[in-house]
Amino acid sequence: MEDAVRMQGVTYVYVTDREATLAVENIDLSVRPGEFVSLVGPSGCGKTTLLSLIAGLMRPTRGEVQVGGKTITDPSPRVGYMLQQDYLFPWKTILDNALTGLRLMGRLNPETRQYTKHLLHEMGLGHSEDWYPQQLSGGMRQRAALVRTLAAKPELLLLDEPFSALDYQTKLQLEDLVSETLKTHCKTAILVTHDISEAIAMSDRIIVLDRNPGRIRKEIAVPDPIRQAIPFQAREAPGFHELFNQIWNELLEISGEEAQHEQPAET
Ligand SMILES: Nc1ncnc2c1ncn2[C@@H]1O[C@H](COP(=O)(O)OP(=O)(O)OP(=O)(O)O)[C@@H](O)[C@H]1O
Repeated sequence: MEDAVRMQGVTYVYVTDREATLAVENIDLSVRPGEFVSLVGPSGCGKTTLLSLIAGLMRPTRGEVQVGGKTITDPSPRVGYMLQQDYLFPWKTILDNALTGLRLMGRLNPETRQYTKHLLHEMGLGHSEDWYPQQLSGGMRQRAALVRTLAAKPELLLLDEPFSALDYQTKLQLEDLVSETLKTHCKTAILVTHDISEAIAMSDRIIVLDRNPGRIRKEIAVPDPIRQAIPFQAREAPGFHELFNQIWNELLEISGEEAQHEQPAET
């Protein structure tokens, strides 16, 4: 079967008037259809850069990014992108907000409208489709943003810290909801998060990235007992704490190695 995402030898350099920053270097990454992969690593290791490359918002300096076997050179409706901020328009109702992407793509018709309403219902927002964003809680707003993203039926969902601005209880509830929704709709997803527990609870596989430049340091398959549980219960599954410690130690090692490099040479 075709990979849902395939990155081969991907390097990206940000170039400004004053400097060039090598953000990620020589990334080889394949994601299978239906797989949920998380990217973790220290701040600045290139997680968002990788998502932007997969979303086609930027083109690699070297290498190639494919989604569903096709090279990505521009943003594509096949890829949905969900961010920490919901970017809902305050003057539009929740239903209108959820239809925004479809309208922009010229794909709004009775069938896609019905599907969007179905998604709102599935996300527990059926009764609030005529409300305005300011009448909604943070968790409800994020659910509306998720509906907007899913309404276009993307093959792939990119999630850039979508739960990090929410309170803890809402975050846990949304993790379960998103996980269940993605499974129901058989979506492939890539999540960027600083929360190790969240990465383990939601993923099939975790990629730990090094910094300066961003490179893949380790790929960890999440064991079945954790994968098969819903995210909330996964935290109690056998092996969860060992995996947490393994990733935590990996991140500590990265900071330790960086500190060593930064130490002044002895005279
Ligand atoms: N627009 C830009 N111009 C120049 N350099 C950039 C730009 N965006 C990111 N960078 C640099 O590229 C590197 C990777 O940044 P990126 O935002 O992808 O990391 P990240 O892992 O997502 O960070 P964080 O966890 O803090 O969100 C960093 O060194 C950053 O300073």
